Amino acid sequence: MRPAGVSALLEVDIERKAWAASAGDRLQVLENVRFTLRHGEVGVFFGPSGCGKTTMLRIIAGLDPDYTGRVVRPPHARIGMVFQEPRLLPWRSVDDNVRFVAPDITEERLSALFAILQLDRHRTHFPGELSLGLARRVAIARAFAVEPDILILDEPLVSLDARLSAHIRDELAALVDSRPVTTLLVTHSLDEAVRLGDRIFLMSARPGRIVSETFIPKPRAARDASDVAAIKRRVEHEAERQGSVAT
Ligand SMILES: Nc1ncnc2c1ncn2[C@@H]1O[C@H](COP(=O)(O)OP(=O)(O)OP(=O)(O)O)[C@@H](O)[C@H]1O
Repeated sequence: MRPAGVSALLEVDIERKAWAASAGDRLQVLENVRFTLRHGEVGVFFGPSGCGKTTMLRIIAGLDPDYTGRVVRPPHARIGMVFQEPRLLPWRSVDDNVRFVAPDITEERLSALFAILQLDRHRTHFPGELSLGLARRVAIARAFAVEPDILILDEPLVSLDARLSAHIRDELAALVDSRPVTTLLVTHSLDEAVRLGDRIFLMSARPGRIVSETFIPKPRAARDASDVAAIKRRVEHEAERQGSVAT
């Protein structure tokens, strides 16, 4: 287990990120995005469409080095990612999609993952045979299979119906609580944010920056409906105050 201390922190300080736009212009996307997550904390990012959330996640994952600032990940951190599109290998079964990224995974651990995500009956199926909800679960299984130190979830429940998304949200909470992993979650659902997050970061319109941070001290599993409603009101109030509308 990683000892507590500075090395377990994820420290993000993105001073500037711009994309090349048409006619040689630069589109300023992120500005002074600064935050820290401790080992095992779930940070949720909530902000208007186009404010740079996916761009930020890609920088934090190390997929985009073209920015000004610095991201300090725990040394040798393994990263698991789930995108809006499940991005499975179509010619491999569910089982093999997961084994492909985690060849050393034990059968016991794989079975446990599939059990939590209710994929047991689908292990031999191919991605083309899966509904979007099932494909998302496989993508989540794959991200957890690598035993990540940092888990990056970019709207993993978007465009699922409310019941299914609530179900997978609870599965995600169970996975995160079964093995602490520093998690960054982007969502447009405030409900998802307050049920899953330890810290909720509100972002401004582009260029995205963090305008407020709400810490939720009560553990996820202990939050009841009235806690969730109260935290939602707090975040909504803060969003109104900051003029940050997450749509
Ligand atoms: N590869 C790229 N080249 C040029 N511009 C880009 C590129 N990727 C993203 N952008 C632009 O950067 C801005 C931020 O995009 P990004 O996807 O990071 O926002 P987002 O907050 O994740 O949006 P959403 O909530 O709608 O998913 C958008 O205006 C987008 O068009």
